[in-house]
Amino acid sequence: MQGVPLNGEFGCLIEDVRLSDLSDPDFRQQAFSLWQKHGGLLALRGDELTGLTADGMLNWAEVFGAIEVRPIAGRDLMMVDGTQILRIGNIRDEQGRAIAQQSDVPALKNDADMRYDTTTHRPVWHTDIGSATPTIGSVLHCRQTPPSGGETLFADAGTAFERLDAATREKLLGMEAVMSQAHHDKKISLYTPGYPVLTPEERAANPPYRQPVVLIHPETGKPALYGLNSSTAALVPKGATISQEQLDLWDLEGVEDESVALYRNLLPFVTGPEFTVKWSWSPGDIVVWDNRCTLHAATGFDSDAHQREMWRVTLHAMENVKEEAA
Ligand SMILES: O=C(O)CCC(=O)C(=O)O
Ligand SMILES: [Fe+2]
Repeated sequence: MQGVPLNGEFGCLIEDVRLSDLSDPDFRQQAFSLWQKHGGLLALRGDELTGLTADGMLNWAEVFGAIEVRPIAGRDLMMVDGTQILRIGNIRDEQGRAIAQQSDVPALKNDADMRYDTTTHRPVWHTDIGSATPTIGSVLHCRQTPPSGGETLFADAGTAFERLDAATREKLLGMEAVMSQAHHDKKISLYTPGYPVLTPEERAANPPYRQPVVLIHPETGKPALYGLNSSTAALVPKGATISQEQLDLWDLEGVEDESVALYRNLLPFVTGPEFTVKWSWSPGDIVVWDNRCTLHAATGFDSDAHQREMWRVTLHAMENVKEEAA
């Protein structure tokens, strides 16, 4: 099976996929290999894929890892037919209730805006974490898409790490990222009026957690610039402490230290054109990404004029995060 490369070695598209391919063992195995070989980004396209069912999608997602079964609090209406498929988008039911999760991110004006901007904190480049345990990845399937906007951006955190100079690589191997849900929310709230920032109680219940800045992929053995995304509150030497005050202020209020400088250099680097793919959706498309070696970001669209509906399956939390280079 031959895929169409999306940006050099990063990302691979399989075209003319039929629904029956998705349950074919050979196809599944080859798709998995292409996914791994191309930096953890695989897209499938084919006319028949608009007919994908919830069961079909769950069955396909199992190629890449076990499916996350934790219920998501308060999202019952947003799950497809009581399954573990989360609806994303701006759609509503007959009673006008939101039945999909929607975040207000700006539309991309031009491709140069894919690169992380350290002033606006856009786009919101992230991995789907949610807790101290990173997830393997996610599977996203397009049901409806606006005529423009609503793309998803992907960055190759593995190759980006490889391209850093040896001294920087060495330094990063000795560091860890302090991350917090509060930090991610605070960044989004900068441009989403009314975005629910965590209450002091919720904050206390979701304390900052630590991840290696460089994650060694447990299956490919390849290191990736992992601890670097919208939840990152600070980069510190492994085991170093960080004060609550520093956590609160970092990056957003003009603090300047070495850790800030690293973050400000690295995230725009990883999200530059050399390492990124912009996926413009067609109905039926399925994209699978690996959270351990890619970053991604959603872009906005005219949500007053158009509808977007995506289905997402989250793959199970990974185990045994290795912190040292093999
Ligand atoms: O809607 C999208 O384009 C991506 C949303 C996202 O970040 C996710 O599903 O994890
Ligand atoms: Fe995401």
